[in-house]
Amino acid sequence: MAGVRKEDVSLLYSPNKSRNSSNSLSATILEPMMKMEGTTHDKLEHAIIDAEISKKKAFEESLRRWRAEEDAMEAIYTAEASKSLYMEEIYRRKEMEDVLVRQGQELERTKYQHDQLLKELQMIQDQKPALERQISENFHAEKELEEKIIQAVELLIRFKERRDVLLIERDNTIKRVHAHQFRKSVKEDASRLCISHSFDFSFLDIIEATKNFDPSLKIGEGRFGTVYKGIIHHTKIAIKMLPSCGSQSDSEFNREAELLSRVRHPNLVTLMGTCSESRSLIYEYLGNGSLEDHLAGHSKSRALSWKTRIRIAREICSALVFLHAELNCIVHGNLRPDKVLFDANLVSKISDLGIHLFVSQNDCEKSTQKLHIKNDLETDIYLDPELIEGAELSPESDTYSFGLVLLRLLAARPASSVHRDVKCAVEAGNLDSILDYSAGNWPLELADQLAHLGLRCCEEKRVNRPDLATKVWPVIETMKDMSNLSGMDSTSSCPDTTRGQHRVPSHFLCPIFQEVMKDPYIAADGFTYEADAIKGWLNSGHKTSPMTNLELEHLDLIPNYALYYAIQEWQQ
Ligand SMILES: Nc1ncnc2c1ncn2[C@@H]1O[C@H](COP(=O)(O)OP(=O)(O)OP(=O)(O)O)[C@@H](O)[C@H]1O
Repeated sequence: MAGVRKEDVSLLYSPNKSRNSSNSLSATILEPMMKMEGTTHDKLEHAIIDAEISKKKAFEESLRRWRAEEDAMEAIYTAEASKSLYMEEIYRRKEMEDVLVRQGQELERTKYQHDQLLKELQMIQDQKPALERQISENFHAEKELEEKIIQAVELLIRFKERRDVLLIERDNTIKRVHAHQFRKSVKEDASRLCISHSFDFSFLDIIEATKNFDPSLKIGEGRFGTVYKGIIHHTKIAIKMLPSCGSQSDSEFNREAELLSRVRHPNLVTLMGTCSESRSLIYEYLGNGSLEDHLAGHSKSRALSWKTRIRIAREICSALVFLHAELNCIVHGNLRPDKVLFDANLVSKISDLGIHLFVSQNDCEKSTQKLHIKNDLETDIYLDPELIEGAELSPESDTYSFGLVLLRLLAARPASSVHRDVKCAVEAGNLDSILDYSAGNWPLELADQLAHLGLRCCEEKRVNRPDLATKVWPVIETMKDMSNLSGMDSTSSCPDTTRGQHRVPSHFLCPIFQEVMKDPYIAADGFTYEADAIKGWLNSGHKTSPMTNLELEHLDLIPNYALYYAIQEWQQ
């Protein structure tokens, strides 16, 4: 492109510019030529055209050259781009080479590890037979150990069984010792409370006391005789006239009476004396009805509350444990709710103790026929089934009767069905459906305990019945404590010994008249009596205490003002 300027190329491509330049060219070159040489117009034009063509050719040449230069430039650019691509390619290749080197190293490492693993595998394979030998040895050792463990467990079980037997034996021994101690202490406690001699009354005394057997004084008639109430030496008494057809000799009668008069307990009706002439037994009088009267609703007073019932259960149990104490124990043999009588303070006492000692079965049958008294099936329900089958009377016979009494205290059911009904209710888990709610709202835990205790006592077989002293008494004691702790009491039942709305404190009652004292006097024995009662006692020639039967130190009586005012205040 040397010699061709860009302006010239642009002139050729701009028509206006070229026309102007051709105009200037005609003015500057052609006109002087026409003037000077005088050549024709056509020749000039041809020359101009040739010049124009030459110029055009020169221009096209310049254009080609310019284009070639452009192409060269483009080629240079392309070459440079290629170079940069090439450089990038080299860089990438280098990177790839690095990666390849690294992968090669990795491969080397993996190969090395693989070789190592192969070596280890080889070693393990070499050790395999030894390990298999060891496993089999261990397996046998394990078997042996298992057998030894089984033997040891069996030995342990045998030892445990032996230990349990020994524990039971130890417990039984402890219980026997406790029972013995308990019975001894019960006996001692009870004996301390009681006098040990009874009176021997004459037949005249009996006639006088019963106003010659006034029918209005007759309380009732049982299989073993007729019972009258009366007053002897200003003391209310109940006289049981035994069958006159009895086969017992006077000495036998007196011996049995002497024996029974020594049996004293706060929850046994006291045998105060006897009359051998008329074969009668004189008991303390209990005028507050029997447990049967209260349970059957025959009593005028309100129903017994559940708390009172638990106390009664405890009192009866206490008397039975006392009776059964010692080897030649006394068995009641005829315990039923109508044999449990109440004193003025609603303290329960078992009556008719040892009556079978006075009357033989023959005498009884004769008496029953004579008195036209039929054996009541309802009362026989309380009899020990083994006794009915001919076994001897035993303490377990009383346990059976006591169990039924417990069930009667709990459930409003007749004696004939109470055992079956309570058992069904306990098994069905609906004991509350048969509870006697006239006793108030029984705490279910206590009711449940009482039901179970009653049912256990009523087991058919004697061997299955619990021992009263060691098994029953502790449960009843706990129940008593629970009932004392319990804030709940019957809502329907009021205190049992009531006069109007108030309980009569026991020390307000005269021990002789069993009535609230109007004029209390203290005697030399320390007891307070109603003036008339104690004066009558002393005036009739007695020099002994009506309570203890011991000789009084003096016969003076001192008014008990403190008690008098207390009674006055209570009455108001
Ligand atoms: N010490 C007593 N004080 C008050 N009442 C008594 C006393 N002893 C017995 N009775 C009452 O005398 C009645 C006759 O009692 P008894 O024991 O002779 O016969 P039973 O209990 O009816 O039947 P059985 O003796 O034939 O089993 C009964 O109502 C009884 O409550």
